[in-house]
Amino acid sequence: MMEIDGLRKSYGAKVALDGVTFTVRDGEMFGFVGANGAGKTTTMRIAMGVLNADAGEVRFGGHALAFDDRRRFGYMPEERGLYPKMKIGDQVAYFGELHGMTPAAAKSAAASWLERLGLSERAGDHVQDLSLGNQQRVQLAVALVHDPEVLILDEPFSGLDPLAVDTMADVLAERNAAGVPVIFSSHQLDLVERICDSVGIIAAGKMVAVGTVDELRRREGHRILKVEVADAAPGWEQGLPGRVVGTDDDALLIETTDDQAVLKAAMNAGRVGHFGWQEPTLVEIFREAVA
Ligand SMILES: Nc1ncnc2c1ncn2[C@@H]1O[C@H](COP(=O)(O)OP(=O)(O)OP(=O)(O)O)[C@@H](O)[C@H]1O
Repeated sequence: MMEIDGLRKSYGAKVALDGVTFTVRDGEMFGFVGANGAGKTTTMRIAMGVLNADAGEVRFGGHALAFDDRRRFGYMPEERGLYPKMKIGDQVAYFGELHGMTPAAAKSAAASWLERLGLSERAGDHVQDLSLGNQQRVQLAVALVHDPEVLILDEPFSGLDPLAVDTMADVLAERNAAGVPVIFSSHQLDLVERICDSVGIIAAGKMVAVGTVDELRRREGHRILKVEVADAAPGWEQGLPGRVVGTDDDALLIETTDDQAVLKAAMNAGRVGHFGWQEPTLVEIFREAVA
């Protein structure tokens, strides 16, 4: 389990983190989202131990993060960190050795990850000769080669084509199923909603929401009903306790807290073809949380 507890960090006068707290359990996929400059990279660098916090603590398995823990973490930094002129097979194996693997074990793990990520035929190519998406796959192989106990990935999905996104998501889910906590940042909220167990939303250095997507949905203040009434006279919705915020095909989207009053009015107006709460998407939850 990774515990991020009360992190504070300033760069000169700029406050980047202002008390960031969240927990990622073993086998949990945690999506870390926030606007540009909200503090995701700073948090992940501190969690990885490559940047010191001004205050607060990161705990791993119940103890304060120690230097040695970093060897058991897999990290994909935002700025990436590959050697452009090194062959990718050698490079992945080299990073395995840096994490304490024997040369033979590192070579074998590198070959198997390159195979898994569809890059085995490119093992002899230099990083600089690969497309950006393939470089990103190599970066993932580097993060995974030493069979890490934690994965911390800064925007691992950015710039990937849909098939590469699926491969990346499958690999992360496999590691998750093996009990590895995975923390990744992303601006692709539909993807985060689809694959994450829980989500943390950060705005201006503060966590403004943390929980499962369902928990965040329940917490959301404005609830929208989708109501379709066949053959209703125009204007039937006037005088309802709530506000019409849009339409969806023939249905009205009504923001309200009194679903029973809306249901009664709808039944009086005609045949109710559809009546139910509209589930907000993560994009809507995000907009609400950072507003
Ligand atoms: N080395 C630095 N020196 C000064 N300010 C910095 C430095 N690194 C980050 N910042 C500032 O700290 C804040 C948080 O930045 P950070 O990179 O953590 O955000 P982010 O959420 O990862 O953004 P993005 O989504 O754009 O990657 C921003 O205002 C940024 O400008």
